[in-house]
Amino acid sequence: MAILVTGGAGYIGSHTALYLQEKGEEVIILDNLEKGHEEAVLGTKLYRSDLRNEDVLDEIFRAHHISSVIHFAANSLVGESVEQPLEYYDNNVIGSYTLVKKMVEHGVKKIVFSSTAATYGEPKSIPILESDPTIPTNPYGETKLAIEKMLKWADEAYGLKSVCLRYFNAAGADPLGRIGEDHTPESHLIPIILQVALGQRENIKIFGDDYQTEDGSCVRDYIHVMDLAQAHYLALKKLEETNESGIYNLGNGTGFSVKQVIEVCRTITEKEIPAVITERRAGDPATLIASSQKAKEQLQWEPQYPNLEEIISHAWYWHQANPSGYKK
Ligand SMILES: NC(=O)c1ccc[n+]([C@@H]2O[C@H](COP(=O)([O-])OP(=O)(O)OC[C@H]3O[C@@H](n4cnc5c(N)ncnc54)[C@H](O)[C@@H]3O)[C@@H](O)[C@H]2O)c1
Ligand SMILES: O=c1ccn([C@@H]2O[C@H](COP(=O)(O)OP(=O)(O)O[C@H]3O[C@H](CO)[C@H](O)[C@H](O)[C@H]3O)[C@@H](O)[C@H]2O)c(=O)[nH]1
Repeated sequence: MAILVTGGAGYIGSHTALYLQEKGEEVIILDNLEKGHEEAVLGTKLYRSDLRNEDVLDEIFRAHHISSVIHFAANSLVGESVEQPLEYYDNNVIGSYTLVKKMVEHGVKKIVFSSTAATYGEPKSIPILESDPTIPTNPYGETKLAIEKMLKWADEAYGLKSVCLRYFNAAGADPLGRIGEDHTPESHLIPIILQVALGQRENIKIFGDDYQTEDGSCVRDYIHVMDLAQAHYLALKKLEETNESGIYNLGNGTGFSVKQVIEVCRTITEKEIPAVITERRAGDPATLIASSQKAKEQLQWEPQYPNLEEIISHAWYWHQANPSGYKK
């Protein structure tokens, strides 16, 4: 039996595929390589295709004994989603709809879905619980919430069981440096700071320092990509054992401001890393911190790398060895 990983050539998907293989699972990857990299796919079959291609999904479900699906493939940039909402509905909602339709047709009944803290919008209280209101402030979060709801109704109608994992800020890289984070253009905070440390950018722009936080910059909960990978594996095990759907936050429960993250990067890299304050970025909540108690209790999830210094060290190890990203 194999696990189909959509978006498995991307950042979190490739780390999860590697983790699953190390646990002895057979993995098949589907990725259109628009954002992903062939070089990030290690030791497994890659179908280079779009998720919305029904024929390819039919081919995969016929050719392999797929027991379950882990679904990462999506567009995932908050700002871009505000400018191009239809692209997000097309790729995220129609892509997921096509996948779920084909799973139902082929009798595949288990899915783990990449959801996001962006489903909550501006939080009412911190730390954020799964039962808190979900009022997204951008199309990206809206599309992810729409998919969560589609999965809930697909469970009721067809018995398709799902675990939706709402990640907070993914960061870090494989501790052995085999794969890492490579987005073009990069928009995430930690890799951008590390590009400054490598001399590829002049400075890091701090998007606003007038938020209601201790030092005025935004606070986020950074979670190691390998700890996310572990959670996907445990979510699949839980689905196999209990056959129950669920929604879980994944974060460390500790918030770091943008300024604090820059400071930790200066310590790890021993570089100056100039920073400048600029305008706020549209759609950024001041503080996002997860309560992950539910995942710890129900999935037996235990993050192995909760320390921000270690998360950044692993990212730095990858970026130093691959300053221009994956070697083509
Ligand atoms: N990075 C984060 O901090 C974060 C936080 C919360 C949730 N997420 C979610 O996790 C998932 C993975 O995020 P990531 O950071 O690894 O992104 P990524 O862009 O690195 O990976 C996504 C992969 O999906 C592929 N893809 C996209 N649309 C496709 C399609 N229609 N058909 C086939 N392949 C397609 C891309 O080529 C890419 O390889 C996304 O669903 C994202 O919304 C990410
Ligand atoms: O050059 C930069 C880049 C980012 N930031 C700030 O750093 C923080 C983190 O920003 P990222 O872009 O790294 O991450 P986001 O919090 O915007 O989003 C990430 O986490 C979200 C959930 O919390 C979504 O799921 C999304 O897909 C994922 O990229 C934000 O306050 C942002 O304003 C800067 O100050 N300067």
